[in-house]
Amino acid sequence: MPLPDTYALVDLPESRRDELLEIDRWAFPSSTSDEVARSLPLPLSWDRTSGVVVRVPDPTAVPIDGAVPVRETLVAIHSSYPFSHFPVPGAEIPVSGLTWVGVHPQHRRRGILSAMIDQHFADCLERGESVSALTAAEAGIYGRFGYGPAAHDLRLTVPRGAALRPVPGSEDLTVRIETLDPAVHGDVVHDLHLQAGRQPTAAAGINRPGWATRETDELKTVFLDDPEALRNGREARRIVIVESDGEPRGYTTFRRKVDWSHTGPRGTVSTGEVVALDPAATHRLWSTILDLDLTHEVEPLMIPVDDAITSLLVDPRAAAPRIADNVWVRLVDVPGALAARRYTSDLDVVLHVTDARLPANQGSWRLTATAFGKATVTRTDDAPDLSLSVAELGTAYLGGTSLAALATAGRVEEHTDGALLRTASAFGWPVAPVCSWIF
Ligand SMILES: CC(=O)SCCNC(=O)CCNC(=O)[C@H](O)C(C)(C)COP(=O)(O)OP(=O)(O)OC[C@H]1O[C@@H](n2cnc3c(N)ncnc32)[C@H](O)[C@@H]1OP(=O)(O)O
Repeated sequence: MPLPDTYALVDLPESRRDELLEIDRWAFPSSTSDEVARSLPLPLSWDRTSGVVVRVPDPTAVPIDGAVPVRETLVAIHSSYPFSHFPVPGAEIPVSGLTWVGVHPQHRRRGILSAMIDQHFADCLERGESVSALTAAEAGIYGRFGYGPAAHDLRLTVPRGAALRPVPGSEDLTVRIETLDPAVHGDVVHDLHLQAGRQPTAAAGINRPGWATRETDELKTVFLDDPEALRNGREARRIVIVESDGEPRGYTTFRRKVDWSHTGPRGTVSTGEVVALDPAATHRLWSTILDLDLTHEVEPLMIPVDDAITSLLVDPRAAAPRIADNVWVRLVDVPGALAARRYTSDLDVVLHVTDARLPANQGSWRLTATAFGKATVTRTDDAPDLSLSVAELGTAYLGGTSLAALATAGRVEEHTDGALLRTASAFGWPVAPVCSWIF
């Protein structure tokens, strides 16, 4: 759907920061004052930030040569993060992280988001980013644009003192509990996070898909920033670092909020990402945050569905597990994206793909791959083994949702006996995908 006549897509330079914030605050209601909002650092890459303006005649302006001057007002924004090393199964590729999408309520439901998505896809293709990823404000928005929920995360409420299975060596590690200071802890957080995504288990080459890192200075700054106005009544952000002979092996950030009831203190520990490089560090990290005085429960922000804590807890049900959609993925360049990841078994399959929004992706593609090795994708006239839309490919791309599971909902059609199970197996990955932070 084209934009109505009076609207136009524009680039947004940093000089339009206040206008951008105004639209953001219309799209995402917030109780912080304009003054505070303007004082906060922004995570944006300005050369990847755009918007939509409406241009209407300005009745208050003095006509020039008989013509009424036009007034331009920003009504919508969007941006993207440059993830140049976004983990996909067995590889890191350039991915565009769509973010800061907002339309002023006065101008919604007339095709502005649709126009911005088209622009975003064109930008992805021009930049050589074969995949777009996002975390969705509402789960109903992005499926129509060919995105699929490619990762889920686990939310827990772990009772204080919950019993953990013992791990040898945990007690030998040392623990630092400090107030988070970006100057002191920034590099430790960044390095451990990166390592945990590249090698979440002892196996080389098996990464954690979706585990985006904060690659730009702007993102690093905002990630560790802790403005009082955004603490929601909780304390300043703290950090636990677990060390082995002085070498950091794990961390989590956390805040406590203590309420008092007639039975005594009932405090909640809200953590950020919980990251550790080995079983002993994982055990020590969790046993530390599960044993903070005046608290009765720990709520990690969002952790992988296969996080080690699920295997360490003696009574996982007591942690009230629930899952939520995490990263959504859209293959913008289907052959480029399919060839960029690794597969867990040899594969030779013809996929028939439908993609109404990006017709270059439509048609039949032969995907051949060797287990954990190189993959190639070529256009073919051969009869397809499987048919699916680009949204199903996005859903399965990070290895977290099986194509066979999608087929049980009628979303993948098998034309060749056995092709579904072979392809679904090859698309799977030993480690569950997740992004540990909301972008
Ligand atoms: C990656 C991120 O940044 S996620 C953040 C997204 N932003 C927000 O949620 C902020 C608040 N919401 C908004 O700013 C706007 O309502 C937006 C961005 C969600 C939608 O913008 P609009 O310009 O109204 O969307 P547009 O008119 O292009 O709608 C396109 C289609 O999406 C549908 N749609 C739009 N918003 C939603 C929604 N929240 N839930 C379900 N469907 C939606 C429309 O109904 C329309 O469907 P149709 O093609 O069948 O008619």
